[in-house]
Amino acid sequence: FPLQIPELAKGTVLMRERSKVEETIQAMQRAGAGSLQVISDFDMTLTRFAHNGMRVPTTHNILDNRLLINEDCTRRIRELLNTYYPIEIDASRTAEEKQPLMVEWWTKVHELLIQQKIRKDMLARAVKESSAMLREGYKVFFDRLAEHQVPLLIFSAGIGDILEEVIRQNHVFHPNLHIISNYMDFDRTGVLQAFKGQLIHTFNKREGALLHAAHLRELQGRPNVLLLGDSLGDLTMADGVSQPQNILTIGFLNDQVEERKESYVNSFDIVLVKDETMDVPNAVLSYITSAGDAK
Ligand SMILES: Nc1ccn([C@@H]2O[C@H](COP(=O)(O)O)[C@@H](O)[C@H]2O)c(=O)n1
Repeated sequence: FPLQIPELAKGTVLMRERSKVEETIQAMQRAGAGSLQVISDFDMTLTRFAHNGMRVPTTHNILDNRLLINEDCTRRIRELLNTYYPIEIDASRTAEEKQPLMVEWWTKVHELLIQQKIRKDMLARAVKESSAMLREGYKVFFDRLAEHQVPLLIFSAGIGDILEEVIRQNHVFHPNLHIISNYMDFDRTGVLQAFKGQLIHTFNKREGALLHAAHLRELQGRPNVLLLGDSLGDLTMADGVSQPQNILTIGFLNDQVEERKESYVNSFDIVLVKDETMDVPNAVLSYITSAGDAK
């Protein structure tokens, strides 16, 4: 039977193998919500890439607020962004080539942030004053997963404390949520002194998946995975899943579309081109979690 998901016919949707996508979704639907877990990147995947022609800030860029960092720090962080972001999305370099440069970028930015003596009690206000924005349809996405008790693992190379605050301020911080990210370490007076644990950047998520995600009890016994990302590095986020059965990957292609289209279509099952909505993930989830409903 052809799949009744009209959203897959949207002009923004590209698929290398439509029949394989359909078979995977049908298998996931038959297994039901109890077999499903969702693993998602955060910045520019659950958040929008742009709004009204302006870039939406990533969790790192939300810190660009005078409450937290001074003008000189802003300038230096922007210079680093202008140097390293084009490398991050460069279609002509491999992930292996990019790895050491990403470590360099994240390390330099985190050192600058630590020098600023950022105060924990200022973070919520900085998020409130920012133009952070989750994708259109985010509420349906978070609420449906919570309603069906499907665990949502957010795996982010951004800043965990900021990410949590964005989700909290949008009122979708449900108990099914698990987060792996770079968390700030504050001293006893609430001043940033370091970042906790091993650094997560865009191209080392596999290590994080094996180290952390693989041991999350709530994800055990759920062999079907819906994975959402905006970078080819995000495809390794499911590497910690033991004995996976069906993995459906959805990639948001936000930037450098023509240069990266081919590699995205070859790597993700579904590619969403400059689509600022959660329409397709929501439609797929609605189908999968509707076991027993009349089709
Ligand atoms: N100083 C930085 C470092 C990284 N970024 C962007 O954040 C994204 C990482 O977060 P994910 O939730 O997507 O894993 C990454 O794509 C970088 O472009 C930044 O803005 N500033």
